[in-house]
Amino acid sequence: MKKQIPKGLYAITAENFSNGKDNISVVKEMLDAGIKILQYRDKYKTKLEKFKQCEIIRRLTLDYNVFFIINDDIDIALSIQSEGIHLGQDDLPLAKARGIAGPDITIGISTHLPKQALLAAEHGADYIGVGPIYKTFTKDNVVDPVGLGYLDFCVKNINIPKVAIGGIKFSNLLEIYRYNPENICMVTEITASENIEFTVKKVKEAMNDYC
Ligand SMILES: Cc1ncc(COP(=O)(O)OP(=O)(O)O)c(N)n1
Ligand SMILES: Cc1ncsc1CCOP(=O)(O)O
Ligand SMILES: [Mg+2]
Repeated sequence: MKKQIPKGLYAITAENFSNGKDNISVVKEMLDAGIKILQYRDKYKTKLEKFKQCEIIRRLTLDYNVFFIINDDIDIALSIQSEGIHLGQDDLPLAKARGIAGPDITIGISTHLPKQALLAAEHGADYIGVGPIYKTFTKDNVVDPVGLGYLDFCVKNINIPKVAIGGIKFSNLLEIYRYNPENICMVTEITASENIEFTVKKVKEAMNDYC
C-alpha cells in the first residue's frame, strides 16, 4: 500500500553545504529536530557510497517514522525500500520509472513550467517539485527561478501535492506559505545551519507544522 507523503517541511541532504559534516550526522540532527520528510541527494559520491549512506539513513528513518525519498537512483530506492523517489525532467521518464518501481512507491517529479506540471499529474506522479522559486546556489545547472507566479499556477491547477523548492529561507518563508503548497522544501537553510534543531523548530512553528 502506498503511503501518502505528509504535509509540511521537506528537507534534503547536501553534504557539500553542511559545515564539513557528513550526510549521516546531518540527518541525525534533522531527525532529532523533527524533520518528517527527507530526501537523500548527493551528486558527488559513487553508487556504492550513496547506497551505504542510504542503508544507514533508511534504518534511522524507520526508527523516527520519517518519509524517506531517494533522489535519482531508483535502484537504491528499491533496494532499501524507501517510501519514494524523486526524478527530474532529465531523469528516467515517469512511466518507465513507475514500471520499474511499481504502484506503491511515491514518485515526485521536478517541474518548472505549467505544461510539465500538468503532464506529471496526468501521468501519475504523486507530487511535483515547483521551482526553483528563487535563485539558488545549491544545485549546478539549475534553470532560472520560476517565481511565485508559477507556484500560484500550480496551487490553483494541480491536484497532487506541490513541493515548493529553491532559495527558500526563514526570511522568505511566509511569502511561500501564503500560497499554501502542501510542502515547503529547504536545503541549505537547514544543512548549513549552525543549529539545525533551532532552525527546524523555528521553521516548523512558522508553518504550523506540528507533526
Ligand atoms: C523536491 C525536489 N524538487 C526538485 C528537485 C530537483 O530534481 P532534479 O531536477 O532531478 O535535479 P537534481 O536534484 O537531481 O539535481 C529535487 N531534487 N527535489
Ligand atoms: C535540488 C534543487 N532543485 C531545485 S532548487 C534545488 C536546491 C535548493 O536548495 P536551497 O534550498 O539551498 O536553495
Ligand atoms: Mg534528478
